[in-house]
Amino acid sequence: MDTEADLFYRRLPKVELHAHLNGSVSFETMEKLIKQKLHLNIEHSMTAIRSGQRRTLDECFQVFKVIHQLVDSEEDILMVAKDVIQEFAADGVKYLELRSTPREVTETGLTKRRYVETVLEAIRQSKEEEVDIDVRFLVAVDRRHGPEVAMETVKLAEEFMLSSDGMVVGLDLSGDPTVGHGKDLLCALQKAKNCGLKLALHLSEVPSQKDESELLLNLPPDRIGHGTFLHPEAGGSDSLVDKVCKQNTPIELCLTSNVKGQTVSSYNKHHFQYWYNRGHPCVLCTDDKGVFCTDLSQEYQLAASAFGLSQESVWGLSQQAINFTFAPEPIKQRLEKKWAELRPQVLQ
Ligand SMILES: CNc1ncnc2c1ncn2[C@@H]1O[C@H](COP(=O)(O)O)[C@@H](O)[C@H]1O
Repeated sequence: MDTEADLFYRRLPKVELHAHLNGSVSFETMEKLIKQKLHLNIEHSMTAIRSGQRRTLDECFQVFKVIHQLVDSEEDILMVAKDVIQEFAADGVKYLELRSTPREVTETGLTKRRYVETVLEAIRQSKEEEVDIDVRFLVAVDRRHGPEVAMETVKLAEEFMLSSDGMVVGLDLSGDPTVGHGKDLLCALQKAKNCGLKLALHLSEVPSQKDESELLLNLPPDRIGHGTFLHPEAGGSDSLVDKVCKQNTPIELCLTSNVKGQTVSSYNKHHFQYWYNRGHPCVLCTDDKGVFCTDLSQEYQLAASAFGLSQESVWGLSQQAINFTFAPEPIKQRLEKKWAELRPQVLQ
């Protein structure tokens, strides 16, 4: 049973800004997929990293390959996206920016365009079914696929930004950080920015990305994913920190993901503390709630316990995230109103 403290985090209205669709697939949804595709011989241990387990980042990326085998058709994507949206809503997330990499699968007839359309259909259906959450979509560029694919993806994202009634709001740059260099993707990212897509870029997720981060920070991005190795204590530099601070770029921080993926040695050594203590815009996120077996309530609870945050500070953290969304102003105002209404019930 949930304790009083657990209930506080679950009741806390939350904003999720860094959630990869295929990394967010829950145990229950995975069960359905595994049963439908028994011939693949996939077990749960291959799609999730349980409590107490650790993997290298490289092993995490192997997990995504397994999940992609299970999620390979329009029907799968529709089910996965609807389930993920429903689960975030059940966890008290009021606004969600989901991100995913459009994929084509010849065997099932899936195209990148249908991929995006299907995610948007899932968002639409969830809205029709009155799931209590506002969902937007970021089209993801997998750095592994190089500059040409990146440019194609930007064009697709732009098209949907113009035709999706505000559902597609931006572009994510993600994928294995040890593969490729951001300089090759600069042109595509610049184009995305010029056409009005907001940029959420994974930066300095591993120590070797210092030069890349210097370069990509000049765009500048609208939000930073992870930023684990930006600050000098982690092997980054003052110049990187100066840029991030001058631009006041919010950082999406994913504690469990970083600890389980072993880029951070323990919760209380997480760089959340560095940025939070500076008063820098920080937002707690799940990254891949399915793969890392977490949810956003748990991430808030872990941060509060590792860094001694009061319930009032936790409330402040969740509320300030509204400002870092890529949502238009009226949506932000609606969220502010919701937070004000819920405050007396949550902070007793
Ligand atoms: C752990 N830290 C991470 N760092 C970088 N990229 C990550 C990631 N976690 C997930 N992804 C990116 O998201 C894809 C899975 O979701 P989608 O198929 O796009 O929905 C992965 O293949 C990778 O490109």
